[in-house]
Amino acid sequence: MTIDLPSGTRPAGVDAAVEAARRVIDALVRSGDMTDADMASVTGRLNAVADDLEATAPPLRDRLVDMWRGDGMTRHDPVTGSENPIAPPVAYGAVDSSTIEGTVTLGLPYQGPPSSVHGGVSALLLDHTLGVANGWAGESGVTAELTLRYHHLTPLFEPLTVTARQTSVDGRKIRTTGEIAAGGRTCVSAEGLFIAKHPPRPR
Ligand SMILES: CC(C)(COP(=O)(O)OP(=O)(O)OC[C@H]1O[C@@H](n2cnc3c(N)ncnc32)[C@H](O)[C@@H]1OP(=O)(O)O)[C@@H](O)C(=O)NCCC(=O)NCCS
Ligand SMILES: CCCCCCCCCCCC(=O)O
Repeated sequence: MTIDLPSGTRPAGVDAAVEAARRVIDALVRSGDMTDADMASVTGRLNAVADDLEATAPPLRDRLVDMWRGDGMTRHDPVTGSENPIAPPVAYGAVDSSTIEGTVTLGLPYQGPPSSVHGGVSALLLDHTLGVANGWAGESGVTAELTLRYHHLTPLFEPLTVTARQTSVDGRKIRTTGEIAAGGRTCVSAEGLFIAKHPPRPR
């Protein structure tokens, strides 16, 4: 089955609240303690929002079923998810029938080395993008091996291109490659082995 690529963020509902939460996370990391903001007040207001959401959230089981509705892409993953505030988020487009490309600019919450992307964050972006490329190409699975090479520091605050392509399918073994580039230069490259396995979605 070939999946549809995520169609983007909705301007209202949880997507809008998630966008606001991303702003809060970015602003907190940006501020540190070098701010005149009243952090006791900020803490109280954020906890009030969390209290409200926790008091009205659905049962976990219901939400899990909702998250996995349908057979294609979901809206909750930590890379593209418009319902997930820890997703940067990355937006993908098709390049050809086995290749996808996403763009994203990462800020301070994703920092590893000074002004550079954390290596684990790069791994997250590549693991997920290779997985989505498999879905796009029509044969998907779970990650069995992911080999990364970090060629150059990956910059924060600049547009990054995340590309992935399915290169072969041999029985249950699916091989996929990808890279993160900044300004046309490859910063991180990845090779993945995926095994065709499809854990049942909660229904
Ligand atoms: C990867 C996984 C599905 C393989 O388990 P499995 O379904 O029982 O598959 P098998 O052990 O029968 O392996 C199938 C084939 O893939 C190969 N394979 C499996 N894992 C491999 C790995 N890490 N490296 C290389 N080859 C691997 C096996 O050697 C076998 O090859 P063969 O058919 O030539 O003999 C399983 O270990 C797993 O679920 N791991 C967790 C995956 C995960 O959490 N990924 C991150 C989230 S997506
Ligand atoms: C048939 C649906 C295929 C959808 C592909 C989604 C890709 C998800 C990748 C997850 C990678 C991971 O969990 O490590």
